Amino acid sequence: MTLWPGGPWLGGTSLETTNHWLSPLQVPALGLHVGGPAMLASQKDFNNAVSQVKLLKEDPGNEVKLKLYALYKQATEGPCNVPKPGMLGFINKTKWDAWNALGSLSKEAARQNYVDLVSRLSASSESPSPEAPAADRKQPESDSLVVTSEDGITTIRLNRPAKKNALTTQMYRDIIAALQAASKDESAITVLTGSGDYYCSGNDLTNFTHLPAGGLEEMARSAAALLRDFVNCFIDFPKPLVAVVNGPAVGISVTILGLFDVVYATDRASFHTPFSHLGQSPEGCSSYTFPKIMGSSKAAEMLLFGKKLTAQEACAQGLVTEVFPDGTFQKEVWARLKAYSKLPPNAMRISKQIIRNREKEKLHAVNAEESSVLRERWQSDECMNAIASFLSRKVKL
Ligand SMILES: CCCCCCCCCCC/C=C/C(=O)SCCNC(=O)CCNC(=O)[C@H](O)C(C)(C)COP(=O)(O)OP(=O)(O)OC[C@H]1O[C@@H](n2cnc3c(N)ncnc32)[C@H](O)[C@@H]1OP(=O)(O)O
Repeated sequence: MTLWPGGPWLGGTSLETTNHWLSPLQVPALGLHVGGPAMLASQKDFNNAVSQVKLLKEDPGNEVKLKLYALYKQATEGPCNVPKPGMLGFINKTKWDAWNALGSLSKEAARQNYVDLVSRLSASSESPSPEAPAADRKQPESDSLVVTSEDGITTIRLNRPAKKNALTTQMYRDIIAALQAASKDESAITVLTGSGDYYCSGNDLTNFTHLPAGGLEEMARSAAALLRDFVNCFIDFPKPLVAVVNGPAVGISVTILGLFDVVYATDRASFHTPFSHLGQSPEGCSSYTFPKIMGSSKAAEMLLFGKKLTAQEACAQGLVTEVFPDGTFQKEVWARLKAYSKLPPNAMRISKQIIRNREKEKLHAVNAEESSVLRERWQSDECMNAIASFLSRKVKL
């Protein structure tokens, strides 16, 4: 059975509009133009903006695409005039909600807002990416990632606690940018951690509901390319990289731990890689690093059977460096990291190079292979059905 063309996925419904897809979002954040007609864009400006969207060099992310979708519908059809989709059509419901949230905004004002938004997107996709020092650091596109630098430590914090810090497409991109900036900034150490009770629940499974114009094959291709770039940044990261695992970790947030230099975990953390349950296969170089770290049979139990490890078990297997009582976790770990960050940074970089460099070529090859296998997996019925089950709330890990 193939779920993509129907059911909860985008495509093949009356709400579909080419190039305007979705993601949950609060449209009031739009800052909509409701001003007088003298300022408003012409139909020609609007048509140009519609063409311009297709030429954007960078994917603007799902939230922006949803804004574009809603404004496009409002500009071309006026206020939302179709029945609200049922609960199962959650993607169409999200789109419907965004359109409906525009209320009675006039077609002309929607047209203007669309043109303004496209013009901002075009400007930002054309500006060169700054190689900024820490103080001028380009902030992530989304609030779901917070990057700070203090006491010689750059901290990249996953900040989506209501969704257990699940990684959206934009967050992958923002983490790539944050790692690239951190590799050049003044800090000695870089830390990845999470906000709230979870470290990270892995890939946001709704990432796979955003079918682009090229369909499932194109979605799998672009997801594999993003995954490969994302993991490459961890392989190549030149400074000490520390994971401060503040709670349970799932999926890709676990697999990439093999590419960190040090992993500190609260005793509340757990480590879960349920790839078979999801019809998927390992990534983050874990098919190579896990057997090396813990031996092939322990790795197989995690990666094939999805065995969840406690923090203590993960420490005993060598995946975690040290476990701390939850009550003192933050205090103890940050005190330790502050002390380490005072060590000579060049010595730490060079030592890391010696430890890691001879493995790099191998890790890049493993990453390429894992990404390409996943590209196929994401198009399989096993995977689609597993994701659909989670999204329809039938299954939780
Ligand atoms: C086209 C481009 C696409 C690009 C994509 C890039 C691709 C790279 C992908 C690399 C491969 C990665 C693989 C993985 O990471 S596999 C692991 C995936 N993760 C999961 O399967 C976890 C799913 N979540 C759960 O099972 C439970 O939520 C969990 C056990 C984590 C927590 O349960 P709990 O009961 O404590 O909390 P809730 O379920 O109520 O969660 C709160 C809300 O958060 C939402 N949530 C949590 N995790 C995810 C997730 N991974 N994806 C989406 N949403 C998630 C959950 O639905 C709740 O939302 P609501 O409050 O709205 O109900």
